[in-house]
Amino acid sequence: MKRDDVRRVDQIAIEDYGMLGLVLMENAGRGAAERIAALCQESPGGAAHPVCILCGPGNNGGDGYVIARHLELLGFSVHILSLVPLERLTGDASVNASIAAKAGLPLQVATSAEDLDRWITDDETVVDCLLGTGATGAPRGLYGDAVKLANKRRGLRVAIDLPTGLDCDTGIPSQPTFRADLTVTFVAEKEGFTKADAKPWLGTVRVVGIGVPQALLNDFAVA
Ligand SMILES: NC(=O)C1=CN([C@@H]2O[C@H](COP(=O)(O)OP(=O)(O)OC[C@H]3O[C@@H](n4cnc5c(N)ncnc54)[C@H](O)[C@@H]3O)[C@@H](O)[C@H]2O)[C@@H](O)CC1
Ligand SMILES: [K+]
Repeated sequence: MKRDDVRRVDQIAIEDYGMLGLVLMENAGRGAAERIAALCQESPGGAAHPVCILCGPGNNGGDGYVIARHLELLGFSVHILSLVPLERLTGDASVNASIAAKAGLPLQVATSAEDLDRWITDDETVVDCLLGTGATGAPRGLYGDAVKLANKRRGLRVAIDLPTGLDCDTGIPSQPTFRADLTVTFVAEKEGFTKADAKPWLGTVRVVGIGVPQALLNDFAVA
């Protein structure tokens, strides 16, 4: 599925069907948390695996706060690293960040590459909720630093919706691109994921539904 089409599905679900964006985000985040839990449980350390969730400025970051909440409920030790001050978030991402903060989930705001280097450690699973379908071009500034540092760590890496840095229409990776062991993508596989250039960055791809009606999926030829 093309980036614009998948964004259109979200928009139609909200504007025409009257679904709440928060419900879509909850479904997305919960489904992703279950996939991450399954991956961790198969690997040495199991549910004792600590998880670091990197959160960006948009709704991909918003998914990260939902994932953190559900992973904690599943018994994981989680910490959230936001690359933006929480007061800069808007809409559904802001709501979920505020829930996470009120719930006392460990949460730090990174303002430099040094912060990221200190707070992303080797023995944890790193989840990339930095940029999703709203990304344009190579990850800039701190986003690029976070991707580079995460790629150097020895733990598992999971990309949410798409690996930050990968163009999900063409499958062309930018410099840098998050190198995932697992990519949990929403609604349908993105068109670029089928390209040979994209494969090394995606790992295993799992599709998670976000609860939009089948009638809407049919309009976009999603089975
Ligand atoms: N209701 C919805 O629309 C849903 C959205 N979902 C998630 O939301 C994502 C899309 O959210 P958004 O549209 O907020 O987009 P993103 O979360 O991709 O964030 C886009 C923002 O990131 C910044 N940015 C863009 N390119 C950048 C670059 N190269 N370097 C640094 N910063 C950059 C800009 O501030 C831009 O506004 C999806 O990928 C998916 O993960 C899911 O929660 C399902 C429901
Ligand atoms: K991502």
